[in-house]
Amino acid sequence: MNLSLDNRTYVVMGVANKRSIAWGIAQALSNAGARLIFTYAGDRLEKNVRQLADTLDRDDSIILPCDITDDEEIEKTFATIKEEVGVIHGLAHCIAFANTDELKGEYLNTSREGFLLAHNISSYSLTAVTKAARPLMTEGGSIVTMTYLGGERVVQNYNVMGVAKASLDASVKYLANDVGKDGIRVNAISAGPIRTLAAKGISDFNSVLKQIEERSPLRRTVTPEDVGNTALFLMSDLSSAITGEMIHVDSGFNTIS
Ligand SMILES: COc1ccc(Cn2cnc3cc4c(cc32)CCCC4)cc1C
Repeated sequence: MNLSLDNRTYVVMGVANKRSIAWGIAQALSNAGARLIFTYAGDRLEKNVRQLADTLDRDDSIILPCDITDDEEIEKTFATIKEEVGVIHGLAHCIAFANTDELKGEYLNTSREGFLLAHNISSYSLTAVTKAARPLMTEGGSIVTMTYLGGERVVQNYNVMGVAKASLDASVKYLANDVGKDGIRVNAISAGPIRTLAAKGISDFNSVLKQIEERSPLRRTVTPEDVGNTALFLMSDLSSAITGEMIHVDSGFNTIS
């Protein structure tokens, strides 16, 4: 039992650029010996993802488009993955979206459209990709998604993203229950706020980061590498009896009031 991922293949969904959490996860899995399949949404990202994948010290990465709001595209993408590699050993789901103009002010001003959009992309997509990946995970495996404290308790401004993350967190437990019999584990990493492209549109994100630096037990913000280390643990056999779980990778911030 160790952290090696030699001879294993993982799908990493959500790399946008070198600051992406998904890229921190990809680097950790690749350094542990994994072969990676990257999916991205939107043609403009393909170049970024290809350039990043080329920096890994292996040349067998696969890069595919996948708009996770389109069930047919998900089916097509996983049919291609099945053709290319046959078996996968896990999946990292690092996808979320909401209208950033609804990530400020009062939650009750959330529009029906904004609510459905945030839940469709940030929560239902995990269920959809788990359903598509399950048939390819014939040797068992591990699915990891990204969540945030705002789904467990009120974090000012996180608003509809928090409600979507609460839905994602519950989905992790129900999915874990469904696929556990296939030897597939499903867990969430609750990361502290990280300055990524997603966070660009967040008003006053600096004060969110400053709070972590000044008040978290470890007195420091979290990096994509920190998240990658925990993702490697969750993808490896060292977490063999952990499923339906959430691990906070947040410098301990969730433990203080
Ligand atoms: C305290 O508020 C916050 C604390 C952390 C964050 C960072 N963050 C965590 N999950 C996110 C999902 C999205 C965005 C930012 C996200 C932006 C694009 C949509 C998806 C955002 C806010 C608002």
